[in-house]
Amino acid sequence: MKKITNQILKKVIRQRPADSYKGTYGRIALIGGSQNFGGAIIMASLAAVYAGAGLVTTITDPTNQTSLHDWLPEAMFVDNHDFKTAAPIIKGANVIVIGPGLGTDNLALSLLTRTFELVHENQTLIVDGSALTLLAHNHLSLPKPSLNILTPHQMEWQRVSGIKIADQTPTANQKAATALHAIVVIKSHRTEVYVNDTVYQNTGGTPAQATGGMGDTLAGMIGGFTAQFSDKAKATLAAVYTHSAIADKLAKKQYVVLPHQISEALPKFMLKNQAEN
Ligand SMILES: NC(=O)C1=CN([C@@H]2O[C@H](COP(=O)(O)OP(=O)(O)OC[C@H]3O[C@@H](n4cnc5c(N)ncnc54)[C@H](OP(=O)(O)O)[C@@H]3O)[C@@H](O)[C@H]2O)[C@@H](O)CC1
Ligand SMILES: Nc1ncnc2c1ncn2[C@@H]1O[C@H](COP(=O)(O)OP(=O)(O)O)[C@@H](O)[C@H]1O
Ligand SMILES: [Mg+2]
Repeated sequence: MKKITNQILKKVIRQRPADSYKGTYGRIALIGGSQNFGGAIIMASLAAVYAGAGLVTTITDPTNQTSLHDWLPEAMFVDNHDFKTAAPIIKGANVIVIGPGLGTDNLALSLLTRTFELVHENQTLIVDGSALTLLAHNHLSLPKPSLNILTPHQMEWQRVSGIKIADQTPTANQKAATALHAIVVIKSHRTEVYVNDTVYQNTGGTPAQATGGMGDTLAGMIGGFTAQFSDKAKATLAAVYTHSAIADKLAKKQYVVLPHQISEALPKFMLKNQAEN
């Protein structure tokens, strides 16, 4: 098992070239946020924008539009009932994040299956939250052309892999991750990332992070990092490390760390830890 340390940051976060523009840093579509779980997709979208994604569109229930724009005027909005408008956004994205607050009703299942049908090569698909539960309960297959990144907590991983939490050893997890042909980020107090034959373990993280929305934020960050940085596996490792490193720093001065505070700290953290050209 390899450790994820601060060494990953400068391998991934680069100084921005002067002649770049928003298109250089990727288009992300984030799909989720039912009427009850709007906060989840707002937190994921916030993380994607603050991590530096060039263009972000949030496909969500219309009841979330005002709150989304209150938090994040940078994000574009598409009504999740209007798949005719959503489809070209999904097809045109470099990265798709699906699942934070998506819920598990029929509309959620339809959004998931139609998104799986649309995704193509050169896209990164991040499957989180309710999308993992739907994937497991409906025995769906992951799309083949895209690079797929799964971000389950331990119960979601139990649902997807069939491995009970007590039996989630690196050997068992690796076998299941390999069978899925996906990068798998198994979240816990010491998150593990499964990439091909290698298991990585994060070295940071604090119980001050144990707040609803913390994983939604990580999903958006992985989206923002993979949209901008070319090595998608390393970008995932850097996002996992950054998420906990910011939390550890904030936790020195506060008892709990709120998910949106991690997002708000991202621009300064990334500037401080970038590799200079
Ligand atoms: N503000 C918002 O809009 C928010 C919206 N959210 C959205 O809600 C949706 C549902 O996601 P979810 O994770 O809340 O529920 P679910 O998938 O049923 O898992 C919980 C079950 O698993 C168990 N469990 C065991 N180990 C565990 C572990 N390590 N980590 C976590 N759970 C663990 C746990 O056991 P228990 O705590 O009961 O002992 C319980 O039985 C999803 O779309 C998400 O994005 C949330 O992000 C919150 C903020
Ligand atoms: N005790 C802890 N130590 C370190 N990290 C934690 C701890 N508790 C939770 N986290 C982190 O918080 C996130 C929780 O993700 P998840 O359960 O999907 O939250 P949500 O769905 O509510 O956004 C993960 O990144 C996990 O690593
Ligand atoms: Mg979650």
